[in-house]
Amino acid sequence: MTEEAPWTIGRLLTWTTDYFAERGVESPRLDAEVLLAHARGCPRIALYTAFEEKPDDETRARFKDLVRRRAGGSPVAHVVGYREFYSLEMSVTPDVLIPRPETELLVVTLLDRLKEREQPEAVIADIGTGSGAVAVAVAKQAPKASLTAIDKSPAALAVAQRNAEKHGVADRIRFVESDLLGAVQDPVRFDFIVSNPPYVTTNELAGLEPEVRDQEPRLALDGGPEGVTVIEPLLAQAAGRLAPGGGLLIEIGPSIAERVERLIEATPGLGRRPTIKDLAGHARVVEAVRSA
Ligand SMILES: C[S@@+](CC[C@H](N)C(=O)[O-])C[C@H]1O[C@@H](n2cnc3c(N)ncnc32)[C@H](O)[C@@H]1O
Repeated sequence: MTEEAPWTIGRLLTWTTDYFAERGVESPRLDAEVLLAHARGCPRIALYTAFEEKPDDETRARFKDLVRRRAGGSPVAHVVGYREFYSLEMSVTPDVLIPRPETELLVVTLLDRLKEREQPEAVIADIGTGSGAVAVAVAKQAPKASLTAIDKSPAALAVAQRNAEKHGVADRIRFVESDLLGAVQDPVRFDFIVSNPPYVTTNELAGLEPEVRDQEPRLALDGGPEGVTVIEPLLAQAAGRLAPGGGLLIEIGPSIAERVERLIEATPGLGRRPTIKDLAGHARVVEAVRSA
């Protein structure tokens, strides 16, 4: 009779990866690693040098519970309560969109513009801040900038406030519950307005993975029949609230890029700049500048 192989970290990862793959989990190995690192209380990278180690019973019990919840359809970020964004751990709950890697391009572009225009002390609005991912990452990288982070959802703002505190930037981000800039009186003008608004079209929404469609807030995703229900009024408001020469950066999905470009061109006071593509070559961030 052969003795069963011990449950080492390597074996737990292999078994769980296969189990997730059978259940149609999109990134089975990555999810297995994130959950085991969380159960073990270590960074994911630390698993790579511990494949032969046998986790204690408590760690294994914690891991088993996390695996069960993930296999039951909860997004891995909800199971562990955070998602990494711009190398920062952002707390997430079902009240906020789980920050996506694509959105890092919005942050990178804004930081580039701050440098190019030599405006380290810029006054910035982040509209639809959700978990606060964009505002917090920008505040971390631009230590003299001040931000107003806006959301229609008070529950999302509470998560964003927590993330700002966790990363030590709460003193430079003001959180405001508002429909776009409607309830934001002060400041009157911004040097930059950035936004990752809801931009999924009604048709696209129906075809999204249930894990996204059913477990992330509709308010964060639903851009209406053409995907521009929030973007259209946002353009008009931004044109009136940017300082002359101020910049507007909006994340979009490739399917609505042309439509948004035409809308920018039709907005008095805004001059459109070339759309920025992501690493996959998809149109991802539209840009405009407020004419003087
Ligand atoms: C796509 S999520 C982006 C969240 C976060 N900025 C990120 O990139 O991960 C869009 C956010 O916009 C908010 N939102 C939707 N409509 C809004 C409106 N009219 N005014 C303010 N916020 C709005 C939603 O509550 C949601 O938090």
